[in-house]
Amino acid sequence: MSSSQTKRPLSSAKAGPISGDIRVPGDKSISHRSLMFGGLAIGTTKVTGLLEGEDVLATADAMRKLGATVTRDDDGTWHVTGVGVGALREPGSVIDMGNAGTGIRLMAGIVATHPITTFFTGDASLCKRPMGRVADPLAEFGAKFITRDRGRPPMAVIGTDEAKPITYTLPMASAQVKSAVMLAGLNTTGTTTVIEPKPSRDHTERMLRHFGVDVDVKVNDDGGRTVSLTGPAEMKAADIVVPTDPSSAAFPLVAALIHRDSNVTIRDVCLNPLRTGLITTLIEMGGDITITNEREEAGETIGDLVVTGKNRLQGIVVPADRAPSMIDEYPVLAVAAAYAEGETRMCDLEELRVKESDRLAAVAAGLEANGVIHRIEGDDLIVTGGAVPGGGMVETHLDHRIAMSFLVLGLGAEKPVAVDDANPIATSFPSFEKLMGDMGAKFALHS
Ligand SMILES: O=C(O)C1=C[C@@H](OP(=O)(O)O)[C@@H](O)[C@H](O)C1
Ligand SMILES: C=C(OP(=O)(O)O)C(=O)O
Repeated sequence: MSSSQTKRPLSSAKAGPISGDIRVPGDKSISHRSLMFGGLAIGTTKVTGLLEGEDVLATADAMRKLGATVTRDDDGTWHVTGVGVGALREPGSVIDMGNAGTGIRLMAGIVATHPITTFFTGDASLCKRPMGRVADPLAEFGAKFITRDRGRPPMAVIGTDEAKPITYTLPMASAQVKSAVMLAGLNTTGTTTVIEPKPSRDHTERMLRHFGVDVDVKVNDDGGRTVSLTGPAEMKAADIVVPTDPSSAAFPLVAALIHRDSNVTIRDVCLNPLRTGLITTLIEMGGDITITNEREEAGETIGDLVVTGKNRLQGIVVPADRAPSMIDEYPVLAVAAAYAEGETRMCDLEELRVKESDRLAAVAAGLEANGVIHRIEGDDLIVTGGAVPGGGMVETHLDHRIAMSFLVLGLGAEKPVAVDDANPIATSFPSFEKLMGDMGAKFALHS
């Protein structure tokens, strides 16, 4: 989103039950990858269910600037005609990735092993985020990076045409870093290997296979994974049906759990086991959530979520090793915890500090402003649940998940909860207000 856009303060007020049978928009991770991989493949890839949020639209523009043809039919079907691995053309202008960390980091991997120079920028949030985590391994392939402020965008990537394959052990659980390295490996002669000590979402591995790339995945003795592919790879166009986004489903899910008469069905949700940490956690907390209609589509597990608010949530300890499977869901889990009985401890949230905002600080500030008892111990967040006073104004810091989480908090609070800017919601869930409003949520522009 544009950082210069006027802020749009919005508040939410105590609502009755949340009820409906809904589809949230397409999965953001899968949407980004379908455009990138379609643009690298030979032939035309048809994508249905694409998330038409600002982050993904920035990726569509980026792939166009690199030579792919990306079009949209009136019915929302997208077509991507690729140029083939190795054949991207040098963009004639700066690529603006907006608010999208996934966009800029995966794109950096793709261009790093093409003999072109690419300039990336983004909004005020993206320009604070660390790129060294991708620049360091990509430099080992032979690419060069110019960044500002010790690794922040704007960032120039000077790609190499003599890429050397690497073996890289991830210093943190990150699907973005893993993917950037794998994507650089596509146009590198030889075998590129990524060792991840803790498994992170594997959409890249699954979708590369769908496009005909031989990706080898081994589960290591310590539970981590070793992922490798051999380049130069040839990718063949392959149609994609994007499942709906579990990270967006999280908001109606938690909203339903905080009112005892709520009853919501959320359709066609991506249930990749490396994305379902929040569902596991909410069920452990006593939430009445049932998965129905489970099936496989285009290499991903999909199903419907049926949730009611009949059970009061109970505080639990959320283990550190679950973090990668629910990394974007902690802000809204903190909201669920605010309504639970007792204490919820969320362990090892260090990675939250480098998202669209410092989410640990932003969540703590939002809870504080609304009278929710909480504390931070090291990288753990501990929330004590009960009645939520509300009445506070929450700073969103250009972070969609902070905005949506605190609007959900307001649905059960004694006094309305306001967020200073609802615009960032358009990055991942443009229909959030309408969809939640149709189910009974109460939002109002805040003056
Ligand atoms: O690969 C992806 O699509 C994503 C990976 C995660 O980031 P990290 O790799 O930084 O954990 C997640 O937070 C982001 O929303 C999407
Ligand atoms: C962290 C997120 O996205 P990204 O890193 O792509 O900006 C998110 O959507 O919560």
